Amino acid sequence: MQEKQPVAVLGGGSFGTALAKVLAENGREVLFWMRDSEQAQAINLERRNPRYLSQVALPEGILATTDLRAVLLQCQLIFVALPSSALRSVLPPIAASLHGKYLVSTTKGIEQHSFKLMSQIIEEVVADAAIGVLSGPNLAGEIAANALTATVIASEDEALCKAVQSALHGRTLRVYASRDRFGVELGGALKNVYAIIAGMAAALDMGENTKSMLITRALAEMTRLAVHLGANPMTFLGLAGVGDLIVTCTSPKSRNFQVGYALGQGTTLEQAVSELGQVAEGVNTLKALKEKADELGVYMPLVAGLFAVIFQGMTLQQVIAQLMSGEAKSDVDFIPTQGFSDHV
Ligand SMILES: NC(=O)C1=CN([C@@H]2O[C@H](COP(=O)(O)OP(=O)(O)OC[C@H]3O[C@@H](n4cnc5c(N)ncnc54)[C@H](O)[C@@H]3O)[C@@H](O)[C@H]2O)C=CC1
Ligand SMILES: O=C(CO)COP(=O)(O)O
Repeated sequence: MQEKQPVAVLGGGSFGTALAKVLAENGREVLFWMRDSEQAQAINLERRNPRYLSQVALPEGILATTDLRAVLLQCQLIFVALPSSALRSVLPPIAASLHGKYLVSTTKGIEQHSFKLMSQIIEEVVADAAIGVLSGPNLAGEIAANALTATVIASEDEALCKAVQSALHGRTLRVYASRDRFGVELGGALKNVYAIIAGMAAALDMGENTKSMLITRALAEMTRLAVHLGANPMTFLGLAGVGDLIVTCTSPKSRNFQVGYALGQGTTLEQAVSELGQVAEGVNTLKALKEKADELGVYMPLVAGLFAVIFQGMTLQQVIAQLMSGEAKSDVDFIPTQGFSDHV
């Protein structure tokens, strides 16, 4: 792939804006596609996105546009930074222009009922593209502010991984490669649900022990499901697993955490989501996850508890009492330990 070719970013929200900025700072020309022409015009004129990360100055190398076909004609490397709810409507009409491209999903969601991850949807829409997933502890505002950050590009296609590393790797962003696309993507989608729970705990001022218990048991649940689905549990010990879980479960900058915080203060889900005005993928992921856990019979008490509070009318106090009175389990029971000793 030619380094001189422009790079495409699809989706004019927070993460698209952060990615476009990093790419342009690395000297790449960026074609930044969004559906809102006023927003595109404002970015080109004022060098700021008026709606997302509006305080962040955007470099000259970014051209915002609403002409998706023209963008795809010029770019080989395409980052998809759309919410999960948009992929099925945006991609199929342009599928013919995506053949043979490098398509990198940054979207952290799961489709309900099909339980498809976003890169699997992309694969279904465009069978002959190289597909990758970018995920990790990557709060958009911090990336845009050049906070030192690490991320993972996961793909079976080595050339794609190299192209993404070369485009994004820079002074403040380290890009690690992985072959485990499924595990990396699953980690990024699952952690959003636990960030909602962590936000609730913060609103109730539950303390540091509780925070740590939640994060660690969340990791246990995520990994238990991953093992059931055939993913490599070791991936969950990396940036896209525990790394992303930590940042979203501890930072009020996470939108999922914010939704949880509002719920913990007694706000309704509808109100919390509408006041946020941005994507909190964890809400839809929760539904998909509960359905899958029930179908597979995987023990996911935190998911079941949050689902009961949000969708089944149980109070937080009832769910907490239920969780705490459950039968005591072994600590690390979710990774097959054949060949290891308990007494090392
Ligand atoms: N913001 C963050 O810190 C990070 C976000 N992500 C993931 O990136 C994805 C996108 O998130 P954000 O950019 O933060 O969301 P956002 O809420 O900031 O922006 C979403 C953007 O998508 C646009 N959009 C929505 N539906 C559309 C459609 N049908 N067609 C075209 N554009 C549409 C909106 O107009 C908006 O510009 C999510 O899956 C999120 O989990 C991943 C890493 C970090
Ligand atoms: O995925 C993220 C950080 O890695 C962003 O999380 P939120 O979508 O909760 O803001």
